[in-house]
Amino acid sequence: MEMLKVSHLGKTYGKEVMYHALNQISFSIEHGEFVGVMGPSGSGKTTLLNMISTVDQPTTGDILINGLNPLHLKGDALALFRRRELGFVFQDFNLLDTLTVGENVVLPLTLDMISVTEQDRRLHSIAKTLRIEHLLGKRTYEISGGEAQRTAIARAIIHNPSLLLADEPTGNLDSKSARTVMELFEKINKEHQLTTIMVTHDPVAASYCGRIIFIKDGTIYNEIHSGGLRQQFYQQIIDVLSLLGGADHGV
Ligand SMILES: Nc1ncnc2c1ncn2[C@@H]1O[C@H](COP(=O)(O)OP(=O)(O)OP(=O)(O)O)[C@@H](O)[C@H]1O
Repeated sequence: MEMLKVSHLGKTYGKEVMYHALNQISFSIEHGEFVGVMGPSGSGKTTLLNMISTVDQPTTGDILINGLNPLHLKGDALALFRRRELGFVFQDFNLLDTLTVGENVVLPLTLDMISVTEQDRRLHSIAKTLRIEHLLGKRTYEISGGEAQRTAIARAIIHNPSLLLADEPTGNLDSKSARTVMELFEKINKEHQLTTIMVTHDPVAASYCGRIIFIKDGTIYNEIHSGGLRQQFYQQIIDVLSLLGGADHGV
């Protein structure tokens, strides 16, 4: 089943001086896939993610998420679609430091008026998956970066979204925490069949994906699929990045 279809997507910034950040991008993602988006700095990765996440509107083209075109939704309907269908994970975690870890995780449910008993049930189940059960009563400034990102992932998926979007989720983590976070993304993707799209510069993080779409100058440059062996896929990713240029292989 097709979860995401992007057709002839284009984004032009500016009026007098126009900049074509995305040009005629088309691809599809099947339900349950884990797809990485890579490319040099300024190639249009975040712009693409912002279009898919409905944060910004494309200049041309269309997006279908789960058969629905979010670009046709307005106001409350769009806000509801975003809140119910999408989950977001950011580089800098975006947790609220006035709340505890547990309160941060259940935030999407409180907005949807889910009963406290059900919130508790889901919180403990998701906390177990993300291995943050022992942190639920702590404040966000009392936990490490890796723990903060695991909390952010729990918050992003507690409402069972159709699509999980992550922008450089390991960008602020040391390599050990980054691996733990990627193992959890992989586990959630496999066990919950949660379709995931992740923008990353990090070839190690990308090697956990099943497929990588490479972008250069706002167009699709290449696409590779994992054969199942992570080390081999890592090498394939490094090879494409070397041809693509502008990559940092420092992890
Ligand atoms: N609001 C904006 N107004 C004008 N130009 C923009 C805007 N947002 C992005 N751009 C330009 O569009 C291009 C693509 O930006 P984008 O942030 O999508 O790249 P990226 O691949 O995510 O880069 P990075 O890896 O450095 O985060 C860049 O040249 C950027 O300067």
